[in-house]
Amino acid sequence: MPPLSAAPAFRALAARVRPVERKVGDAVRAYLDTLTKPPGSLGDLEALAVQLGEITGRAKPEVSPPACIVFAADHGVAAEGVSAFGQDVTAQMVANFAAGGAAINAFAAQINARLEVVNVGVAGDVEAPGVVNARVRRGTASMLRGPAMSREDAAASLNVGVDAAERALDAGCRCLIVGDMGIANTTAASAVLAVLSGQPAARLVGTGTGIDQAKLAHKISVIERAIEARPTDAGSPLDVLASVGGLEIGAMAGAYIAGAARGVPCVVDGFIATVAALLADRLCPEVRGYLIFGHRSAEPGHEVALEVLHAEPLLALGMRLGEGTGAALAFPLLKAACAMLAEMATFGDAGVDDTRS
Ligand SMILES: O=C(O)c1ccc[n+]([C@@H]2O[C@H](COP(=O)([O-])O)[C@@H](O)[C@H]2O)c1
Ligand SMILES: Cc1cc2nc[nH]c2cc1C
Repeated sequence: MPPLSAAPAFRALAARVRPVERKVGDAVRAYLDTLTKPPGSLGDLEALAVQLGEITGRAKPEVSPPACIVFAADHGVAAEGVSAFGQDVTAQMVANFAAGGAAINAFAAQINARLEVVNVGVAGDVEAPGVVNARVRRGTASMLRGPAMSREDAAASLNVGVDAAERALDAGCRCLIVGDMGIANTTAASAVLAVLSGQPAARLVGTGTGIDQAKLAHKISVIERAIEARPTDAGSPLDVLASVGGLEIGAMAGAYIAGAARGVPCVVDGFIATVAALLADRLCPEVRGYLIFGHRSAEPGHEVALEVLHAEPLLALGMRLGEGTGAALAFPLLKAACAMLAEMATFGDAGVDDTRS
């Protein structure tokens, strides 16, 4: 069965993702060496400028205004006692996002981002004005008892992400910052990563919101038993998402693919976001060139997911919050890379000797 047979429209979108423009990247690289600085002296910011050139196809890329999109959903596996918090916190935090009180509200405001919160699968009732209701179902089922969701629901979650990304891009946003909120989603993300990477759960699983060592051992065992009970073909990402994944994980993957299809940079947040990025990469490998990794999460599986994607994040702040916060904090570096290309003088312009010649 082809991986996306449940979603022909989505497959058409994925087929529209073009390889990033390496030639524009080469031109940016050459131009950087004409600017008034020793060659390479702006370090990783130079590599970032090259990547932004490749993604946007422009020698003078622009990334403002950015969009922050937070996808919220619940996980049936929360009932197995794998998180430090109860499932109700997902709906409560959605209300907090709507009221402007969460970390992502503060960080999105700092970068003048368009912030949208999307309910893709919160279990409880969400009474929060401004939250987009795109609920596919009220949370997933516990992966320990059966598949987390059907293939159709998994495909629907991808489409929720596509629609949200397209709303942001239609509103004029030039960069996507995608985040997650979902109690127990480190369990789902670890399980997806275990299947996709072939690594043992014990190497990937961490304490998430802050569980103790006994709960950590139980969390590992839950994931191992779920994977053992339902062996899933790692070559079929939609099946992996349906078997052990989550609705917000699917939505994030869909958003990355939609962003790539429209030629905009997508800034990836922490562990859950990177697992969603890996799913997007497996669904549509051209997406990888459009992904910029914002920060290194404290969750141990993040390291593995980054290795698999050959990714090096911009920041390492020991954060493990989610919501898109690490990606939002990295955004000013994208702006700085653009400003470097747009505003710096060349050796010729400024009359500074280029002693290399
Ligand atoms: O993004 C990360 O790296 C990250 C690491 C640990 C926890 N989180 C957030 O914490 C919640 C999941 O943690 P848990 O312990 O309930 O699985 C969920 O709302 C995530 O956004 C996020
Ligand atoms: C309070 C709280 C806020 C969060 N934001 C993202 N995940 C979260 C988990 C908890 C528990």
